[in-house]
Amino acid sequence: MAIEFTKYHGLGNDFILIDNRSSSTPVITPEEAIKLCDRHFGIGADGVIFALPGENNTDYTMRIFNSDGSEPEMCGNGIRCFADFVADLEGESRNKDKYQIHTLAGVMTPQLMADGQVKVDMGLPWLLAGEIPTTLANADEKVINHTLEVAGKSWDVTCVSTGNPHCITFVEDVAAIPLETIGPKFEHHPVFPQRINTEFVEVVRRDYVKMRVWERGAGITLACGTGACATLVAGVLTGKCDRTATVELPGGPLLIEWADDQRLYMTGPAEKVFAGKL
Ligand SMILES: N[C@@H](CCC[C@H](N)C(=O)O)C(=O)O
Repeated sequence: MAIEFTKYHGLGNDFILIDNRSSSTPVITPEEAIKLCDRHFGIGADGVIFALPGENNTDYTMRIFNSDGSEPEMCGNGIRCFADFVADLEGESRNKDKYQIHTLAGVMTPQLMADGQVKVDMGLPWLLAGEIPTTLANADEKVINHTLEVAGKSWDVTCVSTGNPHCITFVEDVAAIPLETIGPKFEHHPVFPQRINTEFVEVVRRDYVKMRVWERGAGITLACGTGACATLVAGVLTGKCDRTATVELPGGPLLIEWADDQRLYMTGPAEKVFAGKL
């Protein structure tokens, strides 16, 4: 059977998008996703994203497999690409620019903006240790500036879930962090029962930070939307950032706002690269 796909990226965080609207089960298995994401023997991507029929009165359901075949709850850069992808699929019958998307982390609302960017209402962050999840604190406590021993060093970490789990560490010089070696040690640390995405962040100004990420299930990526949102929340909780800031990633900038109603808003690009048939 031939399967059509479209390759997208959001600031270099790249995905294979599949039109899965005729079934509620992904047409690709996690094992196949690993092969497709391979940068030497496959198409190459950080993940495979499926556009499925909407559940609970939403427009669509988004599911994603990481490049290691695991299934995360949410993907920030992915949902911007998803919005552009479904708008394209709808073609001339499209009658809206804002979609209600069901994800494993709840309903997210991306909006296609006139300037080509996509703004996403990412909902509320989860701050309690039991929700993230991590055993770094009691289940009903927040994890702000906790000490975590990794690779023989003490790191000052703040943990936040933006649908998926993140551990944020503020550092003097983000370029000096040996992501390749330290990232996997955070990801598989026993205090994170569902593994973790890890962000290293340098605060340049209260409204401008630089961030590099090691993603759960994907390793080093050029950008992470949920991670950028978690970074801003951690910056506010630790008193380092304003509630609106630009998070500069290796792939480019994202504008993040943690609004007074406590909802997170992320604005950034979604770029179609090419389409093909498997
Ligand atoms: N790159 C994504 C996050 C993808 C999921 C992540 N690897 C996880 O397992 O939680 C983003 O832009 O948010």
